[in-house]
Amino acid sequence: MPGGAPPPDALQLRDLWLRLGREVILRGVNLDVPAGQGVTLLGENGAGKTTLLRVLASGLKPTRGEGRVLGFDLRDARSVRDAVHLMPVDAGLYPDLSCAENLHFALQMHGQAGDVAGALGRVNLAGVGARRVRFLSAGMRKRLALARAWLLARPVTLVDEPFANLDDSGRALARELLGELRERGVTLVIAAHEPELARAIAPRALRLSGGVLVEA
Ligand SMILES: Nc1ncnc2c1ncn2[C@@H]1O[C@H](COP(=O)(O)OP(=O)(O)OP(=O)(O)O)[C@@H](O)[C@H]1O
Repeated sequence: MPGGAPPPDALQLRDLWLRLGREVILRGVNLDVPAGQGVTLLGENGAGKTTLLRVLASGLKPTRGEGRVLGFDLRDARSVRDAVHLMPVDAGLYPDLSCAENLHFALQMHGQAGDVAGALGRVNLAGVGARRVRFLSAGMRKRLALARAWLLARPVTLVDEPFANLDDSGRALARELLGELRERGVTLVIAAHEPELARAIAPRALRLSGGVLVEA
């Protein structure tokens, strides 16, 4: 872009603090993630990985500090939520909707069209498209949540523990689908306890420790 301003970082946090109840979870977090980068977020149980993803998705308000997602201020929750898809650790699906309805609904919420049957087939759930999510196993829910993230391909996709509850073929599938999101230019943050799996897709590793975020 000769003469033009460079595109904004996909994620930008400046001295961000977050307190929940009496606990300070995030302590002066700074972060710059260029668009299209893949980041693996590491840290022990309770380190604050989920909390940081929720802040980036505008689901939790920082106590102090600033943040931008694709140039939108974190306080502009509407714009941030339109740019971002967060796949929560518990998959975050609607239990009383069927697998297919969950995917259709997610597409509708973002005003997108997409191949729901193709996505179900991709995660080996074609045979249970009409089954309500409450009757799926934990691994099947994770597969469905991955299919949703892959189908939506929002410019910023945050995935919390994508490999948990999956068998070997499920983990291979997660790697493939998340890898394809990267190839499509999606900015990807993966919170995981399997650094070797996550870093194959998202090579830059960051670690949360004592509320502080450092390059790992
Ligand atoms: N709503 C809440 N109110 C108070 N404290 C909370 C709340 N949610 C999370 N916490 C605390 O914030 C800390 C960080 O939790 P978080 O879920 O972000 O950790 P995590 O790194 O994702 O852990 P894990 O690897 O176990 O998933 C924990 O001490 C947790 O108890």
